[in-house]
Amino acid sequence: MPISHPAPQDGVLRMLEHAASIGVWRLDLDRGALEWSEQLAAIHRAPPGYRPDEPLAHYTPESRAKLAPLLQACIAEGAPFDDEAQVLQLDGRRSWVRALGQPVRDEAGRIVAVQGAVQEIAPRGARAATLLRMGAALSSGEAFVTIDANGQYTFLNEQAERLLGSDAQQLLGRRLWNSFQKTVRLRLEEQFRTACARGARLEFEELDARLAHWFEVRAFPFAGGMAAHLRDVTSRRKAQEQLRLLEGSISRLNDIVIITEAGPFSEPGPRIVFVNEAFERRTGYSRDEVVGRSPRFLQGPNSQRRALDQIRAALEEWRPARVDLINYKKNGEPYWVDLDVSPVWDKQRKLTHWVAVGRDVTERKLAEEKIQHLAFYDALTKLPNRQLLMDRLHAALSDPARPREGALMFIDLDNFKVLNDTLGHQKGDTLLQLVAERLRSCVSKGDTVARLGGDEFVILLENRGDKPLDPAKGARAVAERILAALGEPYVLPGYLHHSTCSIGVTLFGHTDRTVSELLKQADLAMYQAKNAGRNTVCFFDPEMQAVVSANAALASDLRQAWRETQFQIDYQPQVGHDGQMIGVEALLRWKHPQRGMVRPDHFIAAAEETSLIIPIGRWVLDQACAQIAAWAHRQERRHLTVAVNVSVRQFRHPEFVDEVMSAIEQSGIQPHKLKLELTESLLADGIDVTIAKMGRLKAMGVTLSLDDFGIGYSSLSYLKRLPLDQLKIDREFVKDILTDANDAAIAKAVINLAHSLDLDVLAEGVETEAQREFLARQGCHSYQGYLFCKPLPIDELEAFMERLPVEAPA
Ligand SMILES: Nc1nc2c(ncn2[C@@H]2O[C@@H]3COP(=O)(O)O[C@H]4[C@@H](O)[C@H](n5cnc6c(=O)[nH]c(N)nc65)O[C@@H]4COP(=O)(O)O[C@H]3[C@H]2O)c(=O)[nH]1
Repeated sequence: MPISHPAPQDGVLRMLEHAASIGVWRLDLDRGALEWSEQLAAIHRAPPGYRPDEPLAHYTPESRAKLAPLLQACIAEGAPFDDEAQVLQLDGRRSWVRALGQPVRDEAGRIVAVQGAVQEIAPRGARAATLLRMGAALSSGEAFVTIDANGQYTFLNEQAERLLGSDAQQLLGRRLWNSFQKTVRLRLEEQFRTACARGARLEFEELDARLAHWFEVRAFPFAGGMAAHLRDVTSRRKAQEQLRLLEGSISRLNDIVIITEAGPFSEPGPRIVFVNEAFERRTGYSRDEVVGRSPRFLQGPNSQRRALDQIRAALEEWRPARVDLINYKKNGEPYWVDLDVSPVWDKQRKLTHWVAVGRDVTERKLAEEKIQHLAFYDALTKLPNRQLLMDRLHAALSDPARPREGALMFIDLDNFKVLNDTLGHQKGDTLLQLVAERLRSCVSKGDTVARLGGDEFVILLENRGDKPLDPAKGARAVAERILAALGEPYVLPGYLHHSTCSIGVTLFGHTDRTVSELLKQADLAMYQAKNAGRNTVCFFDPEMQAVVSANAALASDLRQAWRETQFQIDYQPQVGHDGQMIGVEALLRWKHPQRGMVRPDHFIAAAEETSLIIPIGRWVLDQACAQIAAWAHRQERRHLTVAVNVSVRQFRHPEFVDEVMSAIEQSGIQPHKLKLELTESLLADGIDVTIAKMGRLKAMGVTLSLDDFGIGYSSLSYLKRLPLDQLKIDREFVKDILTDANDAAIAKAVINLAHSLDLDVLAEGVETEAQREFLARQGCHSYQGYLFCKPLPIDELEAFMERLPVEAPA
């Protein structure tokens, strides 16, 4: 038994000394001082504080002779000793003791003292009495037993009987380890015997198999074997077991677990006391790096304030919270965590900890974001789509917390469809992406730039109150920026593209208007901008509404007209220098059931907008070819050409050339009898494509005439490149040719230009002989106009021609 203190002051140790009848001593070698404990004095029946001159003074001569060399060896070589010997008590009686000694070394290993113990070995009867006293003294409510060297119970107090569920009579003589599980019995027996042999303490905790209870056994040796305290530690063991299980499972969990103490929320915040392996795996932080810190270091620039406030509010009220939150890994990478934070209380309902269990939901969040993006953003340009625009517009108009002033802007690229149809969708897509970028750069961060589809973009400008602006001024400034930005050339693969846009704006803020009303108004204003010549901005005004309503009605009537074939073709003769007919121009007429005959000027624009011009135009073409075919059988008519007006939209349709070809083939006519009248607006943009298409038509043998020439578009420079046959002088110039010097000059210039380019020239709208004469003098010898004949339905034209002395050219 190691003794570390020569004169123990500690009460418990003293009590043990007394109970076990053990006294201790120490011989300090440097000072030669010998110290005895009180119990050692008592063993010698000496008064407390008694101390002899030398260590072996009170042994009988025989015992001294035996112990002296052992003590010497211990002092010199450090050999411990343990032997039985006889002491002479001060009252003259002899008593058997067990004498133990061992060296005490300093830090350098030098033996500086010897210390030892003396244990009285009492006769059996006396020993039992001592033990009873021991039990009574030490048990103090605890179960206490003694066991002999074979492990058999020799004494049990009442508590021990209660604890072991049997009375002493049944237990005495039974072995201590018998009640434990089979698998541990052998080990316990061995440990017990070793401890007994060495006089060492033995402590263990084992499950009593019979009682299914865990016992803690603390046994210490005494002369008769071992004295032991028993304690039922089942509940502690169960708690420990549960804890171990819990910790094991928490560690193995895939979810992140963070346990913090329930500290204050103010800086530095509750400190982490535990994180599981999943946390280490997911975040890259080791447990050591995070324990003691506040979980705040896991947050970063994109952690959501609202979610954090939600946690904090819940924690302050000691209630659980669940939020989705962005946290950051050690390498700075963000991850989404679905965090469940719960308070932990102790038995006294005192808050001790917070447990946060988090599931990494990054993948789910990314998928959600993707879905969200797909639902609310345009895949091509990454701009908000119609749905998101609607949501924002609704919010702007109906959220009382937000000021309801702002502007809605419709932006449409001029002639985008031409690019798309002729250069292909890929280039069209690239252009749209570039436009989206430029639009974004024209507005502030909080404004919405959305793509509705095709080449239609919408901008929602909102006055957010921080620096209120006059919405009209703001919108005009933005619109001008956009006109400039979108007017810059675009570098498309292998092609430098020039484009413009038309912008319609409507303002909101003072009167109650619905989202769809606003959208319609901006759309209207945009069409107004288109009509005003494109590349411009138009603000909505209520008069537009009336026009648009009329247009809408017209469009719907037009659709019905097409379904019910309310169209017919009138033909107006074209005559040569000698007044003979050289051909006709086919002019479309709409026989409206209520409105009567409607002239094309009133509906061609609506037909273009509704795209009805495509099937109608094809029909006119077929009719014209059929007419040429019909005249081909008549000698006096077979030389006549039929001119057909082709609208821009029709010409730009990707299948236009094929349609002309099939009309010619199906009717079997000579292609040059078909004269296509193209308008000058075709030259406004996409000139290369126009030229290419004209070239294909020309190659087929079709005659090409440029209608309304001189109205604008300053395309003279292109004229040389166009495979034309004829220029038509617009009736607008012819009208005042005799009175307006300007018109006369233009007419002359067109005639000269035609001659220099080796083209025919035909003047339309010739109403008087004087006009014809003037034109003839300038070198224009082909005419069309009321002077000769108005446009007539085919049967009237036939009758008209019958009356004419037509002479077919040879
Ligand atoms: N004041 C006056 N006018 C005369 C005289 N001689 C003829 N006109 C009118 O001048 C127009 C000539 O046709 P346009 O310049 O090609 O102009 C045409 C043409 O651009 C378009 N159009 C007509 N038919 C079609 C068609 O089938 N397809 C397409 N895309 N456009 C068509 O509608 C325009 C107007 O056609 P209309 O109303 O038929 O008007 C016709 C004709 O009736 C005259 O001496 N004095």
